[in-house]
Amino acid sequence: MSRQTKPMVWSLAGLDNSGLAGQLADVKTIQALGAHACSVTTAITAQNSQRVVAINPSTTEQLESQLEALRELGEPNAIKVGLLPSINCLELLIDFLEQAEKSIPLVFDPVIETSSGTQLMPDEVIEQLYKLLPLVTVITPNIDELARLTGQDTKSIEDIESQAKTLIDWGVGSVLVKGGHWPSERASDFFINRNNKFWLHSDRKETDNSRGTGCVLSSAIATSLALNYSIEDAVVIGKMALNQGLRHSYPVREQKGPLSVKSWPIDEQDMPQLTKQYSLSEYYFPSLEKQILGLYPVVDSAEWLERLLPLGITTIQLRVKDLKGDSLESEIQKAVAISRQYNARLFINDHWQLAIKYQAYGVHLGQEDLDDADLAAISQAGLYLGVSTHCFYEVARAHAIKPSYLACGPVYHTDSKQMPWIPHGIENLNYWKNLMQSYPWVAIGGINTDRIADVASTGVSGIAMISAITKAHNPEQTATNMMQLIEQHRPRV
Ligand SMILES: Cc1ncc(COP(=O)(O)OP(=O)(O)O)c(N)n1
Ligand SMILES: Cc1nc(C(=O)O)sc1CCOP(=O)(O)O
Ligand SMILES: [Mg+2]
Repeated sequence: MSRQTKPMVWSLAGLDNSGLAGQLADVKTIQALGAHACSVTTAITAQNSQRVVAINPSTTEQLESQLEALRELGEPNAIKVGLLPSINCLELLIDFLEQAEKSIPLVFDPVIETSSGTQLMPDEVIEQLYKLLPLVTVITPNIDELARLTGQDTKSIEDIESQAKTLIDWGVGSVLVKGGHWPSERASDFFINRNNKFWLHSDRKETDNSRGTGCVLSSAIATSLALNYSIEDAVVIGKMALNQGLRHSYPVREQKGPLSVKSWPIDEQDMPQLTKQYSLSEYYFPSLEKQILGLYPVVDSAEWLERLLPLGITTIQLRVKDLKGDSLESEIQKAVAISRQYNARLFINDHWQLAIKYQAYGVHLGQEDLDDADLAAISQAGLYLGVSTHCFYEVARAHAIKPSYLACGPVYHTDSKQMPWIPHGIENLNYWKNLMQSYPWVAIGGINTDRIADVASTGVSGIAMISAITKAHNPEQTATNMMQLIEQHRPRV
């Protein structure tokens, strides 16, 4: 018997007895994503795909007893809140949250109306919602709900951004505005909190069976928070679960049916594209296709290229952090000349303008570098592009750019760069490589002679490292051994 404990997620929501939306959709989603679902049923709604027959709010006694029973099980790791059908229900929830021992991540899907137009949340509750907002980790209104909550018309992209900001000013932690009903080519959602704002874009899925989309999204976000993902990662995972659910949606008795989330995200087609502005620019970076990058030393001077390229290394990065002006430029110019002599792929780290000027093979950029880089200029100059990623948010951002390769790090602990990330290990490296299969992957962080066989066995295209080569007693011998180990252990296709 497995002793593994699963995080616990509560769905505090209305029961839709046709199983299309509401609490049943929440429970199925939470379970599919690997948490344990508990329920506090706020109302029993009698409905089917055509109409709402009745909404029966739970009594105060029914709500209190459900909360009491669950409280005895221990506080949840996250709560998804859906339909709040009465003031009593709202107040009991607020009391519970205020008395909780620790702050509980709370995702609020403010279901005001059904898609057929029946009002579910009474006006008096909507008017009192301001009391709940400061306790909300993330709220997920659609455009109509955003307009109703802020009391403003939502007519433009600027309106979406400014009204979402209003909710932040009212005390909500983060806002994700669902753009599913917005008349645009893609389904684009807007995220904002006090530190960040971005858009998540996905192609629209052709299906009539889209009942319960908001329930799936919000409960997937709650589950990701319960699994300790950051809020930015949780909304990306939520959108992936939604896209997967839409792909597996099905009709019920030939009528509009529900989404169906089967598992943790495992398919690249569900990954949204993340942009800082609403528009999604198309870039064309050259493809590495079947070229294997192999051992990929990351070095800080052109002199290292002179030492390493004669060994047969085909990919190398110049990562200069301590030079500026003429000395930086001349280092890059020298490195490009040496790489040409050996016909090697030279990526320049950070300094994309000089990489373009001297026509290096490619550029490597981290996520912060992406804020300032002119990607159109790099792409027009025909340079290859590699982008660092560490989490779902960063992979979704890189996916919007479609670089020539994605880097995954740190695979192991590294002393060469301070970062807030827990090392991925081989298991997560495999996950990323299998998830985003259309990209070549480069592994980086703490890789050395003892670990390189395990990394090579994952089938990544490139294996990047700094210290294992540059701090080795005999760098040339170490690099030669590592190239042999990669050759022995990489999977044959
Ligand atoms: C192959 C490879 N992967 C990751 C990095 C790190 O890039 P970045 O996040 O921009 O950090 P700095 O290297 O600039 O400190 C890399 N350079 N190469
Ligand atoms: C520069 C860098 N970027 C990383 C990332 O995870 O993005 S790890 C890293 C340092 C790699 O050095 P070493 O091989 O000495 O561990
Ligand atoms: Mg950088």
